[in-house]
Amino acid sequence: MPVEQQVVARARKAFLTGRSKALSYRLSQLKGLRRLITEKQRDIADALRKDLHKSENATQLYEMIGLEGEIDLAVSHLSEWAAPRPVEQSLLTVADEVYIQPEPLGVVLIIGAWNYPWAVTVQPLIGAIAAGNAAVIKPSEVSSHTSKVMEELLPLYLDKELFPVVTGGVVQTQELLKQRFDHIFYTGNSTVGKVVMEAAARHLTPVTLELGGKSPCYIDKDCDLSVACRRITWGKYVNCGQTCIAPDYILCEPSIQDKVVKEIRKCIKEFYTDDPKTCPDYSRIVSLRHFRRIVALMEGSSVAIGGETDEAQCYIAPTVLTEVTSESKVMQEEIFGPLLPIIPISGTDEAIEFINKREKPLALYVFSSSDKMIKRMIADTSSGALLANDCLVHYTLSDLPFGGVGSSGMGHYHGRYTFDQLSHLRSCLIKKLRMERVNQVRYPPHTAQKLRWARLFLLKRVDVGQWRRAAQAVALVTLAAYVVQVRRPERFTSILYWLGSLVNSDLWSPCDLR
Ligand SMILES: NC(=O)c1ccc[n+]([C@@H]2O[C@H](COP(=O)([O-])OP(=O)(O)OC[C@H]3O[C@@H](n4cnc5c(N)ncnc54)[C@H](O)[C@@H]3O)[C@@H](O)[C@H]2O)c1
Ligand SMILES: CCCCCCCCCC=O
Repeated sequence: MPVEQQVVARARKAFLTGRSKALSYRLSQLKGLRRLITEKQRDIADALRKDLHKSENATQLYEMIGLEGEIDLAVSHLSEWAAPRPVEQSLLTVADEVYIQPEPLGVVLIIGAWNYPWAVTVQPLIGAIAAGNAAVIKPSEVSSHTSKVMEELLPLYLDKELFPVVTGGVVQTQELLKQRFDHIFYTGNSTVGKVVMEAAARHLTPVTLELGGKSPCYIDKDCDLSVACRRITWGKYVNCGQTCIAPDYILCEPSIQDKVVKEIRKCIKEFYTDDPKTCPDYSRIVSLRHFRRIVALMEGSSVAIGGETDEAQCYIAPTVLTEVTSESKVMQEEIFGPLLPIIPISGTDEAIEFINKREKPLALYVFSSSDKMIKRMIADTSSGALLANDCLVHYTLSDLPFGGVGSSGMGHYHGRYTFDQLSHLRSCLIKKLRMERVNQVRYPPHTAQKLRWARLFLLKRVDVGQWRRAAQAVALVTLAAYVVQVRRPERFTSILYWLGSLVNSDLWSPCDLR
């Protein structure tokens, strides 16, 4: 039996013991993960330096702080997320208990990418643990040092039967994909995304696909260009452009292009010095294959800034390309590297048309001082996320669902969204066997009169929680009135009057049968 099959079988067996379901167990695993991040910072940072030339501070800023925040959020909200969720009811079910019970899906497969390997592999894991699942973790073989560190460290802090790590490349991933999972959470490119989805279909396994694509960045001429270019320079060149939500290309009017180039040049110097190659904050391309792919994308465009390369170090300087058209090589695929093409357009209308002609992006960036223009972009385009006047930071908010649409992916995560994505939201309705007369309206023989009642019973929506609160309030006031009647009978009439006004208040409107 292949080792991957054995690992999955062990994870399922461990899941079936039921131990991952107890909230106390989930919390202990989440706290273990939190300890790993704190205690093994050095090993994590060393591996990422070897994989991508990331500095220790960058590793903290771009990967670890986010994970800490997500773990803390899950720990503090777990009992609320996992609790039954009451719902609005109809009159037909008003006497029943009706709620949504989140339950674990089972065994989840998490396939990570290499560019922010801890963030994109461990963040789904946090949700998988919080939701009570087992998870098989497959880090990317491309960030090989990090993959090794994950393989060594995760079992020291987590239940190794429930959360095993499988390392290896395409062969191992494909063997894993033959197994039956209850959910597959994949982060990576869309070509492999299709392979994953096809494999999942064989078992009818649901998938979350966190993919990429070309995220446009429109700069309106009505905006503070120096601030805009600073934020764009940061968003583009961090991690050497190897960021799923990096602005892929700029759209702007020809009248502001020179100023944009000038401002970006200034910011590159400010962030990475005159010689980015020697700057500890400037990363490297992850592999020779990607290096050659990115270098080839420059062909046919003019280099306005940068363009220097060093194959021995997989170094590509922060680069801006001009004289770029839709047909240019650099516009045929996601760049995922430090090249920033500028495409001239005549204004907002053309920018919207340009964006809408292409696949729906993971992120869409708009820089403008006009709220109206920003709202128009939101209304007239579609993307996984839209961020106005900044880059990347939407990723840091756990309350915003993170994910793509169309070819940039399906499903979303972060914060409670990860918990819900990796849970089954089970509908529960618990009736008593009494009050059978109410049900006559739905039993044959069907008559016009029954239909009239059915209409009322089915269509009248009732917030049972509100009813309960109102009933509690009435009970409290009644008790108070009773006490007052005994002790201060002269105030009894005014309390009764107040009680009456409460009963006639809006609280009762949802169930008003008139
Ligand atoms: N949406 C997001 O959150 C997000 C985050 C990071 C990266 N990305 C996207 O990921 C892409 C870059 O990552 P990548 O795809 O180069 O990463 P990658 O090459 O590491 O592949 C991702 C995973 O797929 C597996 N894999 C690769 N080829 C396979 C095959 N033929 N069959 C089965 N499994 C296979 C790998 O083992 C790896 O674990 C970019 O498009 C980027 O935008 C998206
Ligand atoms: C402080 C800003 C953090 C941004 C992190 C971006 C991570 C993107 C993951 C996908 O590639």
